[in-house]
Amino acid sequence: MTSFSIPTVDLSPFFNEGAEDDSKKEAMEIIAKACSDHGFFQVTNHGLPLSLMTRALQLSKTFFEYPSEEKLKLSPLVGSFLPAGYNRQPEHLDEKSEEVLEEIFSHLSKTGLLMESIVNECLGLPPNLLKEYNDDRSCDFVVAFRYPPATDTDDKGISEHEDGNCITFVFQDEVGGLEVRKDGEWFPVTPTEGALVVNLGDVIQVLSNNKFKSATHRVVRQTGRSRYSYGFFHNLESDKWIEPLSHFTKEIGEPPKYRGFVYKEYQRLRMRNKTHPPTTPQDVIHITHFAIPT
Ligand SMILES: O=C(O)CCC(=O)C(=O)O
Ligand SMILES: [Fe+2]
Repeated sequence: MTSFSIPTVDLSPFFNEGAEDDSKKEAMEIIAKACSDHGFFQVTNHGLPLSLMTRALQLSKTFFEYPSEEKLKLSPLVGSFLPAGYNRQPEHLDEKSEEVLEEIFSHLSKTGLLMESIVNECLGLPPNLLKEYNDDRSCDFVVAFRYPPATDTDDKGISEHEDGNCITFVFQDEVGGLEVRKDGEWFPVTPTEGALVVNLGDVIQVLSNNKFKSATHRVVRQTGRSRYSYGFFHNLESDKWIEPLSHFTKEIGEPPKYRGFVYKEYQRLRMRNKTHPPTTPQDVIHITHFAIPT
């Protein structure tokens, strides 16, 4: 098996007004290459304090270890946009966990905007184009994940997929199991304390007319231990129209690789994949559903 590690980029120059342009340029080159190769990289000094990441993972472990009957009392809110999960916590955890989630959200929504502006620049788009296009942060969300240990017959955590949103951040505990596909092979994303894994989603792939890739990834459950992780989804408002930007089509004489669609139509199809799983993997709806045949 070939070895490959996703690149790690230090974001501190972007938080430091006086930073040399060279250090930003170097970081952007690595990010641009990762985005056009496979859509996956890691960042450090990203604005989310290590102490908060550690606290959040610990809190998640405590919560998920509660007996199911406790957790089941806390059913999802009716009509909630998200498909499932525990929307509320046991009372004595409630305040603490809400506070931690809010803190994570507040840090990562800033990092999301920063990353969006970096992607904007890496794509060579006019300044703030993505920010102005995607100007509603109310659709962003955080999810806490728990993956039980693999059994003899089942090690599936999350099967192979691409994220539908714009940009995803993940931080994971030391157990491991997140894998990325590159050139048809699966590579582990080795846990690095304090690092945030970044992957691009389908929205960026469509807007950039495939210049940047929506990362194909999965989670394989490990033996002996549960794995905990958090995901932050820098998302897009459901009514937004998505189509390849003219910068990557008309202006450079390239045909669009996707037809335009309203984001909620894609969200509905993706939700259907979950609620009515197709019997064969080929029938699962991916972004290719909107691809224009060549
Ligand atoms: O838990 C992880 O590491 C990744 C989760 C993921 O890929 C997703 O929710 O889309
Ligand atoms: Fe994902």
